[in-house]
Amino acid sequence: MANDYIVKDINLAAYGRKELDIAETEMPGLMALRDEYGESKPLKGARIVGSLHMTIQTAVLIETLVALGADVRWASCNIFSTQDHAAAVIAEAGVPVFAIKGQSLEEHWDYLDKSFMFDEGPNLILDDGGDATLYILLGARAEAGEDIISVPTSEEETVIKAQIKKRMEASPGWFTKMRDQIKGVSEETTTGVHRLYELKKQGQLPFPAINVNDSVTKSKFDNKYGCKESLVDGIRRATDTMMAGKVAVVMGYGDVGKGSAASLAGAGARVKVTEVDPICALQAAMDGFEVVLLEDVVGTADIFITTTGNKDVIRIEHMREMKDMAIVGNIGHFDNEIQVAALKNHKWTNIKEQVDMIEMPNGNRLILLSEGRLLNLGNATGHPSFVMSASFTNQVLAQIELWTKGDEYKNDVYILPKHLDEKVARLHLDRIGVKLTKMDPEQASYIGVNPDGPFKPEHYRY
Ligand SMILES: NC(=O)c1ccc[n+]([C@@H]2O[C@H](COP(=O)([O-])OP(=O)(O)OC[C@H]3O[C@@H](n4cnc5c(N)ncnc54)[C@H](O)[C@@H]3O)[C@@H](O)[C@H]2O)c1
Ligand SMILES: Nc1ncnc2c1ncn2CC[C@H](O)C(=O)O
Repeated sequence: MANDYIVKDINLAAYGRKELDIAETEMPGLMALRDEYGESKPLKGARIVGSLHMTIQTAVLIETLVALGADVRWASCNIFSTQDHAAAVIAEAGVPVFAIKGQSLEEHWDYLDKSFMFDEGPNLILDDGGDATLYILLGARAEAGEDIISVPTSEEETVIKAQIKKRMEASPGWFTKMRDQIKGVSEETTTGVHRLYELKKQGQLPFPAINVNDSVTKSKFDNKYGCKESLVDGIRRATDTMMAGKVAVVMGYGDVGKGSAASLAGAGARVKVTEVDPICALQAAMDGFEVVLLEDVVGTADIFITTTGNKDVIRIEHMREMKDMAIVGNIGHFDNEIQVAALKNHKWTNIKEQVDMIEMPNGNRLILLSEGRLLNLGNATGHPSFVMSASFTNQVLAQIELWTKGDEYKNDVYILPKHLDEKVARLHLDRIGVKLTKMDPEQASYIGVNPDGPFKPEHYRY
Protein backbone atom coordinates (compact mmCIF):
# COMPACT_ATOMS: atom_id res chain seq x y z
CA MET A 1 0.00 0.00 0.00
CA ALA A 2 1.50 3.33 -1.06
CA ASN A 3 2.33 5.76 1.74
CA ASP A 4 1.45 3.34 4.51
CA TYR A 5 3.07 5.58 7.08
CA ILE A 6 2.45 8.67 9.22
CA VAL A 7 5.55 10.78 9.75
CA LYS A 8 6.08 14.51 10.24
CA ASP A 9 7.89 15.13 6.95
CA ILE A 10 9.07 12.44 4.51
CA ASN A 11 11.53 14.99 3.09
CA LEU A 12 13.61 14.55 6.24
CA ALA A 13 14.56 11.06 4.99
CA ALA A 14 17.81 12.21 3.33
CA TYR A 15 18.99 13.76 6.60
CA GLY A 16 17.88 10.64 8.45
CA ARG A 17 19.85 8.40 6.09
CA LYS A 18 23.04 10.42 6.70
CA GLU A 19 22.68 10.02 10.49
CA LEU A 20 21.67 6.37 10.13
CA ASP A 21 24.84 5.67 8.10
CA ILE A 22 26.93 7.20 10.90
CA ALA A 23 24.98 5.31 13.57
CA GLU A 24 25.76 2.00 11.84
CA THR A 25 29.49 2.62 12.41
CA GLU A 26 28.71 2.78 16.15
CA MET A 27 26.47 -0.29 16.26
CA PRO A 28 28.84 -3.23 15.64
CA GLY A 29 26.57 -5.80 17.26
CA LEU A 30 23.73 -5.16 14.82
CA MET A 31 26.13 -5.02 11.86
CA ALA A 32 27.65 -8.36 12.93
CA LEU A 33 24.18 -9.97 13.04
CA ARG A 34 23.52 -8.71 9.52
CA ASP A 35 26.80 -10.37 8.40
CA GLU A 36 26.03 -13.59 10.30
CA TYR A 37 22.37 -13.99 9.36
CA GLY A 38 21.84 -11.77 6.31
CA GLU A 39 21.98 -14.75 3.96
CA SER A 40 20.03 -17.35 5.97
CA LYS A 41 17.35 -14.80 6.95
CA PRO A 42 16.13 -16.60 10.11
CA LEU A 43 13.29 -14.06 10.54
CA LYS A 44 11.69 -14.90 7.19
CA GLY A 45 7.94 -15.15 7.75
CA ALA A 46 8.06 -13.12 10.94
CA ARG A 47 5.69 -10.15 11.04
CA ILE A 48 7.02 -7.96 13.84
CA VAL A 49 5.06 -5.11 15.37
CA GLY A 50 7.44 -2.76 17.14
CA SER A 51 6.48 -0.31 19.88
CA LEU A 52 9.78 1.39 20.77
CA HIS A 53 11.13 4.96 20.63
CA MET A 54 11.49 5.83 16.93
CA THR A 55 15.05 7.15 16.95
CA ILE A 56 18.00 6.85 14.57
CA GLN A 57 19.27 3.92 16.67
CA THR A 58 15.90 2.20 16.41
CA ALA A 59 16.01 2.76 12.64
CA VAL A 60 19.21 0.69 12.56
CA LEU A 61 17.44 -2.01 14.61
CA ILE A 62 14.48 -2.01 12.20
CA GLU A 63 16.71 -2.30 9.12
CA THR A 64 18.54 -5.18 10.80
CA LEU A 65 15.27 -7.05 11.44
CA VAL A 66 14.33 -6.48 7.78
CA ALA A 67 17.79 -7.63 6.60
CA LEU A 68 17.21 -10.86 8.54
CA GLY A 69 13.97 -11.49 6.64
CA ALA A 70 11.27 -9.96 8.83
CA ASP A 71 8.32 -7.83 7.81
CA VAL A 72 8.11 -4.95 10.23
CA ARG A 73 5.59 -2.25 11.19
CA TRP A 74 6.48 0.34 13.81
CA ALA A 75 5.12 2.89 16.28
CA SER A 76 6.94 4.80 19.00
CA CYS A 77 6.28 3.97 22.68
CA ASN A 78 6.26 7.59 23.81
CA ILE A 79 4.61 10.75 22.47
CA PHE A 80 7.81 12.85 22.69
CA SER A 81 10.62 10.41 21.86
CA THR A 82 10.38 10.19 18.06
CA GLN A 83 13.14 11.73 15.97
CA ASP A 84 11.20 12.82 12.89
CA HIS A 85 14.10 12.29 10.49
CA ALA A 86 14.46 8.72 11.78
CA ALA A 87 10.78 8.00 11.15
CA ALA A 88 11.12 9.53 7.68
CA VAL A 89 14.09 7.38 6.65
CA ILE A 90 12.28 4.24 7.79
CA ALA A 91 9.12 5.23 5.91
CA GLU A 92 11.19 5.92 2.78
CA ALA A 93 12.79 2.48 3.20
CA GLY A 94 9.32 0.98 2.84
CA VAL A 95 8.66 0.06 6.47
CA PRO A 96 5.21 1.23 7.64
CA VAL A 97 5.90 3.58 10.56
CA PHE A 98 3.51 5.73 12.55
CA ALA A 99 5.38 8.20 14.74
CA ILE A 100 5.62 11.96 15.13
CA LYS A 101 7.49 13.84 17.87
CA GLY A 102 4.82 15.58 19.94
CA GLN A 103 1.93 13.38 18.82
CA SER A 104 -1.17 13.45 21.04
CA LEU A 105 -2.22 10.53 23.24
CA GLU A 106 -5.12 9.83 20.84
CA GLU A 107 -2.68 9.77 17.92
CA HIS A 108 -0.26 7.62 19.95
CA TRP A 109 -2.79 4.82 20.50
CA ASP A 110 -4.17 5.16 16.97
CA TYR A 111 -0.62 4.85 15.57
CA LEU A 112 -0.02 1.79 17.75
CA ASP A 113 -3.20 0.25 16.32
CA LYS A 114 -1.99 1.04 12.80
CA SER A 115 1.34 -0.69 13.50
CA PHE A 116 -0.57 -3.96 14.02
CA MET A 117 -2.25 -3.76 10.58
CA PHE A 118 -0.32 -6.38 8.65
CA ASP A 119 -2.73 -8.00 6.17
CA GLU A 120 -2.61 -11.18 8.28
CA GLY A 121 -1.73 -9.40 11.53
CA PRO A 122 1.58 -9.69 13.41
CA ASN A 123 3.06 -12.90 14.83
CA LEU A 124 5.73 -11.28 17.02
CA ILE A 125 5.81 -8.19 19.26
CA LEU A 126 8.92 -6.11 20.05
CA ASP A 127 7.83 -3.99 22.99
CA ASP A 128 9.28 -1.19 25.14
CA GLY A 129 7.20 -0.58 28.26
CA GLY A 130 4.48 -3.07 27.35
CA ASP A 131 1.90 -0.87 25.59
CA ALA A 132 1.69 -3.11 22.50
CA THR A 133 1.22 -6.21 24.66
CA LEU A 134 -1.28 -4.35 26.88
CA TYR A 135 -3.32 -3.23 23.85
CA ILE A 136 -3.84 -6.77 22.58
CA LEU A 137 -4.50 -8.34 25.98
CA LEU A 138 -6.89 -5.62 27.20
CA GLY A 139 -8.73 -5.75 23.88
CA ALA A 140 -9.08 -9.53 24.03
CA ARG A 141 -10.45 -9.26 27.59
CA ALA A 142 -12.96 -6.64 26.40
CA GLU A 143 -14.03 -8.98 23.57
CA ALA A 144 -14.56 -11.67 26.22
CA GLY A 145 -17.04 -9.34 27.89
CA GLU A 146 -14.85 -7.93 30.65
CA ASP A 147 -15.60 -4.33 31.60
CA ILE A 148 -11.96 -3.21 31.21
CA ILE A 149 -11.00 0.21 32.51
CA SER A 150 -14.58 0.66 33.76
CA VAL A 151 -13.61 3.86 35.59
CA PRO A 152 -10.54 5.35 33.87
CA THR A 153 -8.19 6.85 36.45
CA SER A 154 -6.13 8.84 33.95
CA GLU A 155 -6.46 10.69 30.65
CA GLU A 156 -4.44 7.91 28.99
CA GLU A 157 -6.73 5.14 30.28
CA THR A 158 -9.68 7.01 28.78
CA VAL A 159 -7.84 7.20 25.45
CA ILE A 160 -6.89 3.49 25.53
CA LYS A 161 -10.48 2.49 26.30
CA ALA A 162 -11.79 4.60 23.40
CA GLN A 163 -9.21 3.16 20.98
CA ILE A 164 -10.07 -0.43 21.97
CA LYS A 165 -13.78 0.29 21.52
CA LYS A 166 -13.12 1.76 18.06
CA ARG A 167 -11.14 -1.30 16.94
CA MET A 168 -13.72 -3.72 18.38
CA GLU A 169 -16.47 -2.00 16.37
CA ALA A 170 -14.35 -1.95 13.19
CA SER A 171 -13.04 -5.51 13.51
CA PRO A 172 -15.08 -7.80 15.79
CA GLY A 173 -12.92 -10.55 17.31
CA TRP A 174 -9.68 -8.99 16.03
CA PHE A 175 -7.97 -8.68 19.43
CA THR A 176 -8.60 -12.33 20.34
CA LYS A 177 -7.35 -13.46 16.93
CA MET A 178 -4.18 -11.37 17.27
CA ARG A 179 -3.53 -12.60 20.82
CA ASP A 180 -3.83 -16.20 19.69
CA GLN A 181 -1.48 -15.83 16.71
CA ILE A 182 1.31 -13.94 18.50
CA LYS A 183 4.27 -16.34 18.97
CA GLY A 184 5.96 -14.14 21.59
CA VAL A 185 7.13 -10.76 22.78
CA SER A 186 10.59 -9.41 23.54
CA GLU A 187 10.51 -6.59 26.12
CA GLU A 188 13.09 -3.80 26.21
CA THR A 189 12.73 -2.11 29.56
CA THR A 190 12.43 -2.60 33.31
CA THR A 191 8.88 -1.30 33.62
CA GLY A 192 7.67 -3.43 30.72
CA VAL A 193 9.35 -6.47 32.26
CA HIS A 194 7.59 -5.77 35.59
CA ARG A 195 4.30 -5.83 33.67
CA LEU A 196 5.17 -9.21 32.08
CA TYR A 197 6.02 -10.84 35.41
CA GLU A 198 2.75 -9.45 36.81
CA LEU A 199 0.81 -10.97 33.87
CA LYS A 200 2.59 -14.28 34.46
CA LYS A 201 1.75 -14.16 38.19
CA GLN A 202 -1.91 -13.55 37.35
CA GLY A 203 -1.89 -16.43 34.84
CA GLN A 204 -2.64 -13.95 32.04
CA LEU A 205 0.51 -14.31 29.89
CA PRO A 206 -0.81 -16.00 26.71
CA PHE A 207 2.51 -16.31 24.86
CA PRO A 208 6.26 -16.63 25.60
CA ALA A 209 8.15 -13.48 26.59
CA ILE A 210 11.83 -12.71 26.56
CA ASN A 211 13.00 -10.17 29.15
CA VAL A 212 15.65 -8.31 27.13
CA ASN A 213 16.12 -5.73 29.89
CA ASP A 214 17.82 -8.22 32.18
CA SER A 215 20.43 -9.31 29.73
CA VAL A 216 23.53 -7.98 31.50
CA THR A 217 24.63 -6.33 28.25
CA LYS A 218 21.37 -4.39 28.27
CA SER A 219 20.51 -3.14 31.74
CA LYS A 220 24.08 -2.82 33.09
CA PHE A 221 24.96 -0.75 30.02
CA ASP A 222 21.95 1.07 28.47
CA ASN A 223 20.18 1.76 31.78
CA LYS A 224 23.42 2.83 33.46
CA TYR A 225 25.96 4.16 30.96
CA GLY A 226 23.27 5.26 28.51
CA CYS A 227 21.55 7.42 31.11
CA LYS A 228 24.95 8.66 32.26
CA GLU A 229 25.36 10.17 28.78
CA SER A 230 21.80 11.21 27.95
CA LEU A 231 20.44 12.66 31.21
CA VAL A 232 22.55 15.81 31.38
CA ASP A 233 22.25 16.11 27.61
CA GLY A 234 18.48 16.44 28.09
CA ILE A 235 18.74 18.88 31.01
CA ARG A 236 21.27 21.03 29.16
CA ARG A 237 19.33 21.20 25.89
CA ALA A 238 16.13 21.95 27.79
CA THR A 239 17.29 24.58 30.27
CA ASP A 240 20.89 25.61 29.53
CA THR A 241 21.23 25.71 33.31
CA MET A 242 24.66 25.50 34.94
CA MET A 243 24.65 22.19 36.78
CA ALA A 244 28.08 22.55 38.37
CA GLY A 245 27.66 23.62 41.97
CA LYS A 246 23.88 23.06 41.95
CA VAL A 247 22.22 20.52 44.26
CA ALA A 248 20.54 17.71 42.34
CA VAL A 249 18.32 15.02 43.88
CA VAL A 250 18.11 11.65 42.11
CA MET A 251 15.19 9.51 43.25
CA GLY A 252 16.11 5.86 42.86
CA TYR A 253 19.56 4.27 42.72
CA GLY A 254 18.96 1.27 40.52
CA ASP A 255 20.66 0.93 37.14
CA VAL A 256 19.12 4.14 35.78
CA GLY A 257 19.62 5.98 39.07
CA LYS A 258 23.27 4.98 39.20
CA GLY A 259 23.80 6.29 35.68
CA SER A 260 21.78 9.43 36.39
CA ALA A 261 23.65 10.24 39.61
CA ALA A 262 26.95 9.75 37.79
CA SER A 263 25.71 11.94 34.95
CA LEU A 264 24.88 14.84 37.24
CA ALA A 265 28.03 14.36 39.34
CA GLY A 266 30.03 14.41 36.13
CA ALA A 267 28.50 17.79 35.35
CA GLY A 268 29.66 19.05 38.75
CA ALA A 269 26.35 18.96 40.55
CA ARG A 270 26.26 18.06 44.23
CA VAL A 271 24.12 14.93 44.01
CA LYS A 272 21.85 13.57 46.73
CA VAL A 273 19.94 10.31 46.38
CA THR A 274 16.69 8.92 47.77
CA GLU A 275 16.01 5.19 47.92
CA VAL A 276 13.60 2.66 49.46
CA ASP A 277 15.92 -0.32 49.06
CA PRO A 278 18.60 -0.57 51.77
CA ILE A 279 21.06 -2.28 49.43
CA CYS A 280 20.80 0.41 46.76
CA ALA A 281 20.85 3.08 49.46
CA LEU A 282 24.07 1.60 50.86
CA GLN A 283 25.54 1.49 47.35
CA ALA A 284 24.72 5.16 46.86
CA ALA A 285 26.29 6.09 50.18
CA MET A 286 29.44 4.10 49.40
CA ASP A 287 29.59 5.71 45.97
CA GLY A 288 29.88 8.97 47.89
CA PHE A 289 26.34 10.29 47.56
CA GLU A 290 24.34 11.60 50.52
CA VAL A 291 21.20 9.49 50.86
CA VAL A 292 18.37 11.68 52.11
CA LEU A 293 14.63 11.95 52.50
CA LEU A 294 13.11 14.03 49.72
CA GLU A 295 11.11 15.95 52.31
CA ASP A 296 14.35 17.15 53.94
CA VAL A 297 15.84 18.64 50.78
CA VAL A 298 12.82 19.54 48.67
CA GLY A 299 12.92 23.21 49.69
CA THR A 300 16.59 23.79 48.93
CA ALA A 301 17.64 21.57 46.00
CA ASP A 302 17.80 22.91 42.44
CA ILE A 303 17.21 19.86 40.23
CA PHE A 304 14.95 16.84 40.86
CA ILE A 305 15.15 13.70 38.69
CA THR A 306 13.02 10.55 39.17
CA THR A 307 14.44 7.21 38.01
CA THR A 308 12.34 4.69 39.91
CA GLY A 309 9.76 3.04 37.65
CA ASN A 310 7.40 3.77 40.52
CA LYS A 311 4.50 6.23 40.73
CA ASP A 312 3.88 9.38 42.78
CA VAL A 313 7.52 9.74 43.75
CA ILE A 314 7.40 13.54 43.46
CA ARG A 315 3.96 14.56 44.72
CA ILE A 316 2.12 17.88 44.60
CA GLU A 317 3.01 18.60 48.23
CA HIS A 318 6.67 18.24 47.32
CA MET A 319 6.38 20.62 44.35
CA ARG A 320 4.62 23.20 46.52
CA GLU A 321 7.77 23.28 48.69
CA MET A 322 10.29 23.63 45.85
CA LYS A 323 12.20 26.86 45.41
CA ASP A 324 11.68 29.28 42.56
CA MET A 325 12.91 27.94 39.19
CA ALA A 326 13.55 24.42 40.48
CA ILE A 327 13.98 21.98 37.57
CA VAL A 328 11.81 18.82 37.71
CA GLY A 329 12.21 15.86 35.39
CA ASN A 330 11.83 12.12 35.02
CA ILE A 331 13.92 9.53 33.20
CA GLY A 332 11.78 6.54 34.17
CA HIS A 333 9.62 4.93 31.50
CA PHE A 334 6.22 6.41 32.41
CA ASP A 335 5.17 9.94 33.40
CA ASN A 336 3.45 8.88 36.63
CA GLU A 337 6.62 9.22 38.68
CA ILE A 338 5.75 12.92 39.07
CA GLN A 339 2.17 13.98 39.87
CA VAL A 340 1.88 16.08 36.73
CA ALA A 341 -1.92 15.71 36.65
CA ALA A 342 -2.08 17.61 39.96
CA LEU A 343 -0.43 20.59 38.21
CA LYS A 344 -2.99 20.85 35.43
CA ASN A 345 -4.96 23.67 37.11
CA HIS A 346 -1.84 25.76 37.63
CA LYS A 347 -0.64 28.51 35.30
CA TRP A 348 1.53 26.91 32.61
CA THR A 349 3.84 28.92 30.36
CA ASN A 350 5.34 26.96 27.47
CA ILE A 351 8.98 27.98 27.06
CA LYS A 352 9.73 25.71 24.11
CA GLU A 353 8.94 22.16 22.98
CA GLN A 354 8.87 19.90 26.03
CA VAL A 355 9.83 22.69 28.45
CA ASP A 356 7.13 24.32 30.59
CA MET A 357 7.23 26.83 33.44
CA ILE A 358 4.53 26.25 36.05
CA GLU A 359 3.48 28.77 38.69
CA MET A 360 2.85 27.39 42.16
CA PRO A 361 0.40 28.90 44.72
CA ASN A 362 3.27 30.55 46.63
CA GLY A 363 4.40 32.33 43.47
CA ASN A 364 7.44 30.12 42.91
CA ARG A 365 7.88 28.79 39.38
CA LEU A 366 8.96 25.24 38.41
CA ILE A 367 10.58 24.18 35.13
CA LEU A 368 8.99 20.83 34.15
CA LEU A 369 10.71 18.80 31.43
CA SER A 370 8.76 16.78 28.85
CA GLU A 371 5.60 16.99 30.96
CA GLY A 372 7.15 14.38 33.26
CA ARG A 373 7.87 11.92 30.45
CA LEU A 374 11.37 10.51 30.03
CA LEU A 375 13.44 13.62 29.41
CA ASN A 376 16.51 12.07 27.80
CA LEU A 377 14.34 11.24 24.77
CA GLY A 378 11.87 14.10 25.10
CA ASN A 379 14.43 16.89 25.49
CA ALA A 380 17.38 15.19 23.77
CA THR A 381 18.03 12.21 21.49
CA GLY A 382 18.31 9.43 24.04
CA HIS A 383 21.31 7.20 24.47
CA PRO A 384 24.13 7.16 21.91
CA SER A 385 24.30 4.47 19.23
CA PHE A 386 27.08 2.33 20.74
CA VAL A 387 25.21 1.50 23.95
CA MET A 388 21.92 0.99 22.10
CA SER A 389 23.72 -1.44 19.82
CA ALA A 390 24.18 -3.78 22.79
CA SER A 391 20.51 -3.46 23.81
CA PHE A 392 19.26 -3.99 20.28
CA THR A 393 21.60 -6.89 19.53
CA ASN A 394 19.84 -8.60 22.44
CA GLN A 395 16.48 -7.65 20.92
CA VAL A 396 17.34 -9.22 17.56
CA LEU A 397 18.68 -12.39 19.21
CA ALA A 398 15.47 -12.58 21.27
CA GLN A 399 13.29 -12.23 18.17
CA ILE A 400 15.30 -14.98 16.44
CA GLU A 401 14.87 -17.23 19.50
CA LEU A 402 11.09 -16.67 19.60
CA TRP A 403 10.67 -17.15 15.86
CA THR A 404 12.95 -20.13 15.26
CA LYS A 405 12.64 -21.96 18.60
CA GLY A 406 9.18 -20.81 19.71
CA ASP A 407 8.04 -24.40 20.38
CA GLU A 408 10.74 -24.71 23.04
CA TYR A 409 9.26 -21.76 24.94
CA LYS A 410 6.19 -21.94 27.20
CA ASN A 411 3.95 -19.05 28.28
CA ASP A 412 6.59 -17.78 30.68
CA VAL A 413 9.20 -15.02 30.94
CA TYR A 414 12.74 -15.94 29.88
CA ILE A 415 16.17 -14.29 29.90
CA LEU A 416 18.61 -15.00 27.07
CA PRO A 417 21.30 -17.54 27.99
CA LYS A 418 24.64 -16.24 29.27
CA HIS A 419 26.57 -17.36 26.22
CA LEU A 420 24.46 -15.00 24.09
CA ASP A 421 24.96 -12.21 26.62
CA GLU A 422 28.72 -12.74 26.40
CA LYS A 423 28.44 -12.88 22.60
CA VAL A 424 26.82 -9.43 22.62
CA ALA A 425 29.67 -8.09 24.75
CA ARG A 426 32.28 -9.66 22.47
CA LEU A 427 30.71 -8.02 19.43
CA HIS A 428 31.32 -4.59 20.96
CA LEU A 429 34.96 -4.90 22.08
CA ASP A 430 36.86 -4.26 18.85
CA ARG A 431 35.03 -0.97 18.17
CA ILE A 432 36.51 0.51 21.35
CA GLY A 433 39.89 -1.22 21.15
CA VAL A 434 39.41 -3.70 23.99
CA LYS A 435 41.95 -6.52 24.06
CA LEU A 436 40.54 -9.59 25.84
CA THR A 437 42.94 -11.75 27.85
CA LYS A 438 42.83 -15.45 27.00
CA MET A 439 43.07 -17.98 29.87
CA ASP A 440 45.05 -21.16 29.38
CA PRO A 441 43.21 -24.43 30.12
CA GLU A 442 44.84 -24.76 33.56
CA GLN A 443 43.61 -21.33 34.60
CA ALA A 444 40.11 -21.99 33.26
CA SER A 445 40.03 -25.31 35.06
CA TYR A 446 41.28 -23.67 38.26
CA ILE A 447 38.33 -21.26 38.34
CA GLY A 448 35.98 -23.89 36.99
CA VAL A 449 34.96 -22.34 33.70
CA ASN A 450 35.33 -23.20 30.05
CA PRO A 451 38.17 -21.17 28.43
CA ASP A 452 35.64 -19.85 25.92
CA GLY A 453 32.97 -19.07 28.49
CA PRO A 454 30.46 -18.72 29.99
CA PHE A 455 32.78 -17.02 32.45
CA LYS A 456 30.33 -16.58 35.32
CA PRO A 457 27.77 -18.78 37.11
CA GLU A 458 24.07 -17.90 36.75
CA HIS A 459 23.98 -16.44 40.26
CA TYR A 460 26.81 -13.96 39.55
CA ARG A 461 25.79 -10.32 39.97
CA TYR A 462 27.70 -7.95 37.67
N1 LIG B 1 14.95 6.80 29.90
C1 LIG B 1 15.67 5.77 29.53
O1 LIG B 1 16.46 5.81 28.57
C2 LIG B 1 15.55 4.48 30.30
C3 LIG B 1 16.47 3.44 30.10
C4 LIG B 1 16.31 2.27 30.84
C5 LIG B 1 15.27 2.15 31.76
N2 LIG B 1 14.38 3.18 31.90
C6 LIG B 1 13.27 3.12 32.87
O2 LIG B 1 13.76 3.70 34.08
C7 LIG B 1 13.08 3.13 35.22
C8 LIG B 1 14.09 2.56 36.21
O3 LIG B 1 14.76 1.51 35.57
P1 LIG B 1 15.92 0.70 36.38
O4 LIG B 1 16.40 -0.34 35.46
O5 LIG B 1 16.86 1.62 37.01
O6 LIG B 1 15.05 0.02 37.54
P2 LIG B 1 15.62 -0.52 38.94
O7 LIG B 1 14.52 -1.35 39.52
O8 LIG B 1 16.97 -1.05 38.76
O9 LIG B 1 15.78 0.82 39.81
C9 LIG B 1 14.69 1.55 40.32
C10 LIG B 1 15.09 1.93 41.75
O10 LIG B 1 14.13 2.84 42.27
C11 LIG B 1 13.94 2.52 43.64
N3 LIG B 1 12.65 3.08 44.07
C12 LIG B 1 11.42 2.57 43.84
N4 LIG B 1 10.49 3.38 44.37
C13 LIG B 1 11.16 4.43 44.94
C14 LIG B 1 10.77 5.60 45.64
N5 LIG B 1 9.49 5.86 45.88
N6 LIG B 1 11.74 6.45 46.07
C15 LIG B 1 13.04 6.18 45.84
N7 LIG B 1 13.49 5.09 45.18
C16 LIG B 1 12.54 4.23 44.74
C17 LIG B 1 14.02 1.01 43.70
O11 LIG B 1 14.36 0.58 45.01
C18 LIG B 1 15.12 0.72 42.69
O12 LIG B 1 16.38 0.61 43.32
C19 LIG B 1 12.12 2.10 34.62
O13 LIG B 1 10.85 2.70 34.39
C20 LIG B 1 12.77 1.76 33.29
O14 LIG B 1 11.83 1.22 32.38
C21 LIG B 1 14.50 4.33 31.21
N1 LIG C 1 18.59 6.27 21.37
C1 LIG C 1 17.57 5.50 21.82
N2 LIG C 1 16.79 4.82 20.94
C2 LIG C 1 15.77 4.04 21.37
N3 LIG C 1 15.45 3.89 22.68
C3 LIG C 1 16.21 4.54 23.58
C4 LIG C 1 17.28 5.38 23.20
N4 LIG C 1 17.85 5.91 24.33
C5 LIG C 1 17.17 5.41 25.37
N5 LIG C 1 16.19 4.60 24.94
C6 LIG C 1 15.21 3.95 25.80
C7 LIG C 1 15.21 2.47 25.66
C8 LIG C 1 15.87 1.81 26.85
O1 LIG C 1 16.47 0.62 26.46
C9 LIG C 1 14.83 1.55 27.93
O2 LIG C 1 15.02 0.55 28.62
O3 LIG C 1 13.89 2.33 28.07
